[in-house]
Amino acid sequence: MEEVLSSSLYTQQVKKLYKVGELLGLDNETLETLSQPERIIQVKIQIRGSDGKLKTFMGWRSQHNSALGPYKGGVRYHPNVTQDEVEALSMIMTWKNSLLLLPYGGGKGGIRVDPKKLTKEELEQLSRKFIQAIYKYLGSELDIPAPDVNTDSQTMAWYLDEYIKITGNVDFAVFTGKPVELGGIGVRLYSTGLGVATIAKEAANKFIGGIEEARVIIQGFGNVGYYAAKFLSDMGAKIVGISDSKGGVINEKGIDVGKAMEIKEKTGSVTNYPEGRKVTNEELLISDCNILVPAALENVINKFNAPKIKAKLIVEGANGPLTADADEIMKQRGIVVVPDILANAGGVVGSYVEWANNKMGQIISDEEAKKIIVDRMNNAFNTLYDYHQKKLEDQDLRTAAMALAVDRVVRAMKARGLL
Ligand SMILES: NC(=O)C1=CN([C@@H]2O[C@H](COP(=O)(O)OP(=O)(O)OC[C@H]3O[C@@H](n4cnc5c(N)ncnc54)[C@H](O)[C@@H]3O)[C@@H](O)[C@H]2O)C=CC1
Ligand SMILES: O=C(O)CCC(=O)C(=O)O
Repeated sequence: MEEVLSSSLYTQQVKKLYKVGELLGLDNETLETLSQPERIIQVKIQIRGSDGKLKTFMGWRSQHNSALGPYKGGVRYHPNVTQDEVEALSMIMTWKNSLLLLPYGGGKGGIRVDPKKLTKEELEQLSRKFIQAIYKYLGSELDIPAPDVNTDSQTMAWYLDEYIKITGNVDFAVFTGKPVELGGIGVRLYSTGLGVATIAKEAANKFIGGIEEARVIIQGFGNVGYYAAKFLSDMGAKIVGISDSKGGVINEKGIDVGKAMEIKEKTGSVTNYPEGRKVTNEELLISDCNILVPAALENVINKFNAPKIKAKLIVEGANGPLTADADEIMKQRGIVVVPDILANAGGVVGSYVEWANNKMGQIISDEEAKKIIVDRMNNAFNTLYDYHQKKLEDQDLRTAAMALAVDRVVRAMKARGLL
């Protein structure tokens, strides 16, 4: 296990990049450039706790690549955030935005903090201080943050208010995932989960005979996991396993997603769901199902548990849930993996709709926004599927998706004279 933990998300991503680079015939100079973020901002954030004591946290914003447009990507609050992780996540954003043909480069931010240990007032202070520290590097044409793990529309509202106070620039498009009263769109809240379900349905049709009655296990019951479960359930799939950081529950007869959320809200965990058997997250991942959706954190499927996975299709709700070794094992075992840069891209597509709406001063209906997201996800899936079939059938879907994405970034860099 130590090997997995020491093999960081960044190392995993660089491995995947070099594999694709070889297929595309990219030289070492290009690959080295693509491995490094263009800018990484590290800040010390200090807040006065409600107990009167000074509390210190480290935060980062990594701006990986801007060849295709302003940096775009979320900010996470988590006790395990590191510079390395944020750099890797910003690289993933570059490929994701490129694959979905969005006018964005890739960025990501994070603060090393356990938000469960802070009061709401402390979280607000922390969020405002983060913006005070990095505002010079943000802008609706420069870098556009959004929610990620443990951040939400309230976090974006604090960010926006602080940004406007400091700069005097009343530009609501600097952040996405905002409350609707502040230029947000209702759909952004669930757009990542909607995208995961949309892609799972397409992939299920192509690879495992359809989504109806497919038995699905979802790790993580936050923004991505909950909405993915809800939409998959609406599509006729049977959710047989769910989990959160405290553990999970398996019920072969099917889990009522709405009831599970009520229980999580009331008791703090889905493990208190009354019907079914309690499992650890490790057991959950290797339990029997047709589709597995890891929607929590990275590197959870690695060379130790990959040989035991029972699903025939894995749809990556989280960023980087499979290590490079796990990818190889899945390929050998004939298990299809739909990569994060496609599967969870509904979030950033939703953000794009919000940003464009703010930029144009328009009001889009939820129905229109939803249609744009679903259509773009379906188009991206079909483009990838055809490209995989025609050009890279002997490779996995991630390699094909990254090949499309990296190629677009390299062509943009060449056109701009950056390579
Ligand atoms: N929020 C968004 O729009 C997007 C999020 N993502 C990715 O999806 C993943 C989840 O993000 P969100 O749902 O936004 O976060 P969240 O903070 O809303 O939920 C995270 C969930 O994972 C659970 N969790 C945490 N540690 C765990 C562990 N060790 N084992 C099992 N479960 C654990 C939490 O209890 C919670 O249910 C992350 O990888 C994130 O980067 C990707 C695209 C967009
Ligand atoms: O909505 C966004 O800008 C980015 C969401 C995100 O962080 C992700 O796709 O991983």
